[in-house]
Amino acid sequence: RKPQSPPGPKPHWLVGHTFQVPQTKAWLYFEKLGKEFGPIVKLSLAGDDIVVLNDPKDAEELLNKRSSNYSSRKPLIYAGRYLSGNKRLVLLPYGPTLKKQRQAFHQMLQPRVVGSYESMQLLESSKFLYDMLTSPETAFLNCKRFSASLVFYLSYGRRLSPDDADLTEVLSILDSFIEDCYPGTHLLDTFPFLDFDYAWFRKMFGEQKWKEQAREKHDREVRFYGRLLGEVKDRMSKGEVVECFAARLWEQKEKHELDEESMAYVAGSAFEAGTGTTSGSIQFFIMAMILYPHVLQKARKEIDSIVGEDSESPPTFEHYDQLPYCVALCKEVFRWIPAAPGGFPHYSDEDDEYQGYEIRAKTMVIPNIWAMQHNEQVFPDPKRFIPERFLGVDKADELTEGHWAFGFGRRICPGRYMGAKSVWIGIVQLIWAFNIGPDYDKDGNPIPIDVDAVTSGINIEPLEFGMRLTPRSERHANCIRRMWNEMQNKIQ
Ligand code: HEM
Repeated sequence: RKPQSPPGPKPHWLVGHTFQVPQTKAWLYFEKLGKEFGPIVKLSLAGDDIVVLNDPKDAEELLNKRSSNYSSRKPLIYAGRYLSGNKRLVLLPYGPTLKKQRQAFHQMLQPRVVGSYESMQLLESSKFLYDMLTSPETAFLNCKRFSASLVFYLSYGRRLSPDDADLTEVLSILDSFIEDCYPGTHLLDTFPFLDFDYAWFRKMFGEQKWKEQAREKHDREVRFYGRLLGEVKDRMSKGEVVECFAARLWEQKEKHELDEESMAYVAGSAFEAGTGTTSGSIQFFIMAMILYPHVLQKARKEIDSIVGEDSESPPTFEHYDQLPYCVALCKEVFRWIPAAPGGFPHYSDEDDEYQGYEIRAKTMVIPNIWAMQHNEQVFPDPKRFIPERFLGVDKADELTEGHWAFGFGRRICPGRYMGAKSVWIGIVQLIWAFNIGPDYDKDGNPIPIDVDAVTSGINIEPLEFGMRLTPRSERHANCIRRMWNEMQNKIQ
């Protein structure tokens, strides 16, 4: 039989489903369609074919097993070509440039080497606890600072400047980049003919406004990431041993065949892709602990039984194997509200046929991670936070297994081993050190938390909610102060 188009809602004759797909939390709409039409759903957005995969089996077949066809990204004219100069890893089409950039990433972030970042993770985690102790009112920002510092250290081999200037700049670059990628933000991604370059047009009207703006943003990014990369080179040329991503890139410049602008973007990509996802996961963890206090108690009991109830220091990576419940808890954080719930759209290169369905070349294939991780058959009672579901199963001790929060196939998150360990160390140390509870209104009632109140974008974070983090005891508070003092002495 001739392959059929996958099912989906009736499109508008002119604009397809453009106005049916909501601008925010599209993953919930896609999940609903999955329940109505079956796990594979087809939509059309302003001329683009979109296939949504709501079942992990289909995602694994297409994005993992047939990855040679499903590992590209839709070319974005504004964000990809003009803003990123076709050098930003996350937007690169499948091909030699992507392979070179991913290879550089792999070298720095494969499981064999991520162990060497543990001391840096412990350093930043002790600062994180200290910030939560001394500035609990900025808890959200503390999470962000923790994750940004980690990836910054990994990329550039030094701590973020204490005045937060680099952090402010990267967060602003990131916010603007995410907005520029969002479907519908730039008309020319829907109507590519708007990207023209006629001398007569320029002469009469000047450069198109959007093009000028994209180039300005590009220059700002190249200046910022280029400066950070250049600083590492300077330190190396003074004979300093610098252990970081940027240093490896300088050492292996010829091998990776990357020009300096690409190197600046590669190191910057780690910073960009690793910050919001790691901090979002920790913020969702705090939310879960407020809503499910018995989970916090159970995890703390496990930790106390291993490090000792009167311990003067929190658990570290050496306790990992003895804390299976805390490992399961961390995996449940990745499953319960994944930091990138709608996945990152893959893009097909050639026509394909799957289960009697036709998937044409240049189709955006969206792995709906949210629906996969809220499938009742795989995860009963999916809305509830239940770490026990990850106990006693295959690969229970691996943080990145048993869920799909890190994506698929050849585009799977290259920072997943490090990112998962950062989240784990951050949360087990918080559990050890703090009581985590809701905030209260003036009448003494706990302020309810809305789990659905999240930011929109490719990766999400909860909107700020009230919380109270108080040290478990004066002993714990003293220990946090002492640890950060000791760490500071080590750095100096
Ligand atoms: C809890 C933390 C993290 C989560 C949940 C997460 C999740 C994801 C997801 C879902 C994708 C898209 C995969 C796909 O297209 O199928 C992705 C891509 C990516 N991630 Fe992560 N990530 C995390 C941390 C990190 C860290 C720490 C780094 C870097 C140090 C990083 C670097 C990247 C890069 C560069 C990409 C783009 C890969 C490509 O397009 O080929 N991520 N991540």
